[in-house]
This record gives sequence, structure tokens and C-alpha cells, in this order.
Amino acid sequence: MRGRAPAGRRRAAGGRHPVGALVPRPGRPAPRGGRRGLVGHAVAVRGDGEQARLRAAAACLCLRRAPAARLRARGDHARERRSGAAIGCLRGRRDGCGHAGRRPGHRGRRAAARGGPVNPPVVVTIAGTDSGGAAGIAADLATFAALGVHGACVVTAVTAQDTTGVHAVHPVPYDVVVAQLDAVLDDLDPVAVKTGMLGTPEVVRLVAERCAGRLLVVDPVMVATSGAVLASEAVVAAYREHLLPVATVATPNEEEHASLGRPDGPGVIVTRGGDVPTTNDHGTGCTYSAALAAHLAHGASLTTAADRAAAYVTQQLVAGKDWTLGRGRGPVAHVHTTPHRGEIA
Ligand SMILES: Nc1ncnc2c1ncn2[C@@H]1O[C@H](COP(=O)(O)OP(=O)(O)O)[C@@H](O)[C@H]1O
Ligand SMILES: Cc1ncc(COP(=O)(O)O)c(N)n1
Repeated sequence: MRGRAPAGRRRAAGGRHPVGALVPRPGRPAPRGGRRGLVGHAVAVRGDGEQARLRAAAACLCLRRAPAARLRARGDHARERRSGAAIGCLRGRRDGCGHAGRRPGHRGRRAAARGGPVNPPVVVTIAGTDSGGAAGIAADLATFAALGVHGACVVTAVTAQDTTGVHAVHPVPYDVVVAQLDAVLDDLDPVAVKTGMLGTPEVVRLVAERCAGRLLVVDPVMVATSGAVLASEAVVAAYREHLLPVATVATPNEEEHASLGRPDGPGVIVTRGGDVPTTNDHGTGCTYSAALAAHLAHGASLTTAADRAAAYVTQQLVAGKDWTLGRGRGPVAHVHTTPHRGEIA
């Protein structure tokens, strides 16, 4: 956990530090600057020319790191935040400033060529937890790991859930959601954002405000596989009004698509089951949209990312089709690739 001293050190501090306080540690200077969210710009909105705009978004999201990196080298985090580098770059691209169109990850590739460290793209999921480990944050982080991106997470709700249903839902307080989002956007600067269960209209609006301008995959989670309702009418209205207009792509299933008023266009992928005969399909929508976000973060076009995400879910449903976990709809095998009994001793 960031900024927390190890357990021994906390005891030595004699309780002088409140939970979450920053206790300086030898060799680890406290980070400079405060925690503020970045203000983004909507560059890839559903509608015309979507694919070209996606590429432009990826290019500009990538390019805007260059001035930020220069400022950071001089140790001036506050100036980096004030500089509006992202805004200038995005505007420049729209005005046809002739940026090179490099994909996310070029800094890592350059570093690799020099024999330096290679960073995976960072993708953040903003979603609820599923105690059964099938859907939500668990599905997203496992899928991110399987597909080679670093996954960060912002938890919006805690659900008591298993293969038989959703037994309780506890929304995370709004200011705690804001704090998580600020922390991730500010420090890790994810190239892509994926949303799942958002819980309240306030959180839907927050995500729209903070994440517009990044590659933004919106899975408008409304009803669980078990039939439990996970979004109120007010949440659905907030999706329509605030989040869908700034999404790169939305992935409703057929019921969710109908609830949203059947929005249309290249930035809407209506998901529906497939040919794999299995009841271990809890978490397929989350896994599909997480895979889509991971492939977009790697620089794939929307159509390629959509195809690869569908192929990934199919492969994973096959891998887990004979599992007998739980008494109800079992989890999709997010990350396992083959039946593995006896392979890991
Ligand atoms: N039985 C299946 N066989 C193959 N692919 C599937 C199956 N079920 C789901 N998928 C894939 O996962 C995607 C999401 O599934 P869906 O059932 O629409 O999700 P949700 O959990 O949101 O209802 C589908 O569009 C499809 O690509
Ligand atoms: C926390 C959380 N997020 C999303 C879903 C939807 O997933 P599914 O449609 O597979 O039930 C869920 N059941 N729980």
C-alpha cells in the first residue's frame, strides 16, 4: 500500500500516524506535490471516423508524455501538472499539427532498444468487486495480466456475490472513489480506462469528467448473470447523459443496449453469448471489455481489438467449461489456458 510504513515501523511510531499517513522511509523520499486529477479532453467520441480518431487519441495520449517526462527529469511535478501539456498536444493533433502518430509504449520500446526497462501499458478498471472472483475487478485484473498490461483498480462498490447470486452491495463512499481515481490518474497515467459497475450517478459523472480524452471502454453493467440489478434508473440516465458521449467504445449486452435507448455507431459493440456450450460464464461481459481495453492499450484498432477480445473469451470459456466451482453459474476461466490438473506440483 502506498505511503504506509511496514507493520513494525507503524508499531514503533506508537500510533502517532493516522491510517494512510505518509511516514518517510529510509531511501524512499516522500513524493513531492499534491494529488490532483488530470483534466482530460474528449478526443474519441462515438460516431463518425471513429477508427481514425482512436488512432489519433492513442498517438496524442502517447505524445503528451514527452513534455511531462522532460519536466519530471527536472523534478518539477507541480509545473508538469500546471503545464497543460496534454491539452496542448490534443489540440495540436486536432489542428493537424503533424505529430508522428506513435503508439502507446514507444518510450518503453526505445528504452528496450537501449537495454533499459520495458514498461507494459497501464490500464485502470473502475468497477465493483465480486467476492466469488468471477466478475468485476477480479475478472478485469486477471484478464489484464493475461494480456500483458499492468492493471490498476478503482473500487466503486463491494458486493457479496458467488456463483448463485448477489447477496449484498455496499457502495464505496464517493470521496474514497475520488481519492483512488486521483491516485491512479496522477501517478500511473493509464493509457486506457475500463469501467464496470459504477454504483451511483455521481460516480458515473465523475468518471466522465476525469477520464474523457483517454481510451475509454464503458461496460454499462446493469444486471448480473444471476439476474441481480446492479444499476438504478438514475445510473442508467447518467450513462446516457454523461459517460456514453465521451466513451471510445461501449459494450452493452442486449438488455443493457435496450435500456440505454439502443445507441448506435462504430463505438457501440452489443455483446451476446456465443457457441461455447457452458454454464461457467459468470464474468464474460467483464472479461470481454477488459480484453478489449487491453488490446486497445497495446495499440490495436477498434475492430482488431474487438475480434481479439471475442476470441479470447471464447478460448477462456473452452478452458473452463468442465469446471465445477460453486453451485450456480461458475466463473469463466479468466487466465487459465489449458486444463491444468497435475501440471503444477
Ligand atoms: N457461450 C459463449 N461462447 C462464446 N463466446 C461467448 C459466450 N458467452 C459470451 N461470449 C463472448 O463474451 C461476450 C460477452 O458476453 P455477454 O454474455 O454478452 O456478457 P454479459 O456478461 O455482459 O451478459 C460476447 O459478446 C461473446 O463474445
Ligand atoms: C461487481 C460486478 N460487476 C459486474 C458484474 C456483471 O458480470 P456478469 O454479467 O458476468 O454477472 C457482476 N456480476 N458483478
